[in-house]
Amino acid sequence: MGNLEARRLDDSEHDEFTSVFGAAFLEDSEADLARLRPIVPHVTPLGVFDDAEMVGCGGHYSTYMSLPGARSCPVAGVTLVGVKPGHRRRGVLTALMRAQLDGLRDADVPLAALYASEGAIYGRFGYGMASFENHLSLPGRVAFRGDVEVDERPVREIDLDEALPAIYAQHARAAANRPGWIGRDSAWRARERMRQARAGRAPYRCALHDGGHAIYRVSPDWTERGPDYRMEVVSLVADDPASYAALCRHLLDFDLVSEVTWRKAAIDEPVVRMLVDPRAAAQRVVDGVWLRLVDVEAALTSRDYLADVDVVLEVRDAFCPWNEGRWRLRTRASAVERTSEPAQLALDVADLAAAYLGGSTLHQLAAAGRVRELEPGALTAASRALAGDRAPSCPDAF
Ligand SMILES: CC(=O)SCCNC(=O)CCNC(=O)[C@H](O)C(C)(C)COP(=O)(O)OP(=O)(O)OC[C@H]1O[C@@H](n2cnc3c(N)ncnc32)[C@H](O)[C@@H]1OP(=O)(O)O
Repeated sequence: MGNLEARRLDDSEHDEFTSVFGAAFLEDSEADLARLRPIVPHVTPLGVFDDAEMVGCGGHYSTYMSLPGARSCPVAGVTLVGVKPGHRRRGVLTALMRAQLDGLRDADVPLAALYASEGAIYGRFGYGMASFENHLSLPGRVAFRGDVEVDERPVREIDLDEALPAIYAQHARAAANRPGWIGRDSAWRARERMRQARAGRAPYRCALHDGGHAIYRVSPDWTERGPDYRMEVVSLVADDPASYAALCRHLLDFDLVSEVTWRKAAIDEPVVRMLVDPRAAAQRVVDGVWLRLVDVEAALTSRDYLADVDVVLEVRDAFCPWNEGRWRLRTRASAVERTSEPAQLALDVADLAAAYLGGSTLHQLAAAGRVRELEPGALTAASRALAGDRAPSCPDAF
């Protein structure tokens, strides 16, 4: 391996970027590459070169993320990361992460977020597990409690592109109160098209209600007992509980469907609390979005806090040393500043990111030995302040 250089790519290098990513995921047939190409112009692409050869790639979408307290802030949605087989474990990803995080800092982007292909990759770069996915499975026609209000307005099946104006508006309204959701725009639509085009996948369908929508697909199957169709909910967005219940009922009551699965459900997904028999829901929780506080000061001032706290945090950040040191967080004054006062809590920047959306409390992290309380009482006070009132989630892949 010669000298590694990571740099921003220009438009003429998009095809090579696509080939490197295709090679990294072993999805490099012409059909695979044709499916990937339309999403590349939506990202800021970086390449890592070993002399003249591009051996690694990665990029980010420029979007925004909802934060606790109905706030939102710019976020880099990191994506399309890959290193060619034969060039791995020689620092190519590290060079890419270095260039990307330096560039985001220069561009004043306070947060970076990603879905990890494997859970052990990104912690070393300061990413923390900030939200969780609840892989939910429900039997078709499962019963709701009698006191669940179901909005009577109709749910219509509609072409997804025709529904886009409503989808964008409904999503923007719902996202305001859902920490972790990222913006929907033309890049989101391009990603969904790319996913939908994967060989052998059932087409996306859209169910639209005045108060929300669901995107889903159905794979038909038959057994000797009859139809055994499987429905996969891609995302469900609703303005209010009764519209949410109407969309859930629409999906759960589909003829022929015996099982409804939903991979990106939240860990506090309301449908589970609507069931007569909550055990009918099988749930498996896995990591969702990983978050990186590119700029600790800007990130901590961007969100709201549920309780007042005045606390000094000692933050370790080996990969982005500009964040290292003691920060005083005073939530009532919405102030975050460097301080030389004694630290009351010590933690790594990845653990601050894990608590940032309210996905883990500082108490939970301390119980795992990841946050140290240096002054009695500081842990409880800071843990309460950072906690959220809804579990962070993200209905969209990126
Ligand atoms: C946001 C997204 O797009 S996620 C998609 C990520 N891409 C993929 O999974 C595609 C297949 N895999 C790959 O392309 C590569 O193996 C990558 C991108 C995961 C890693 O790239 P590499 O260039 O090999 O990583 P690099 O050499 O910089 O490794 C840095 C460190 O991470 C560790 N590491 C790298 N990959 C992994 C892994 N999959 N699991 C655990 N540790 C890993 C290395 O061992 C190394 O540790 P060290 O510093 O203690 O020696």
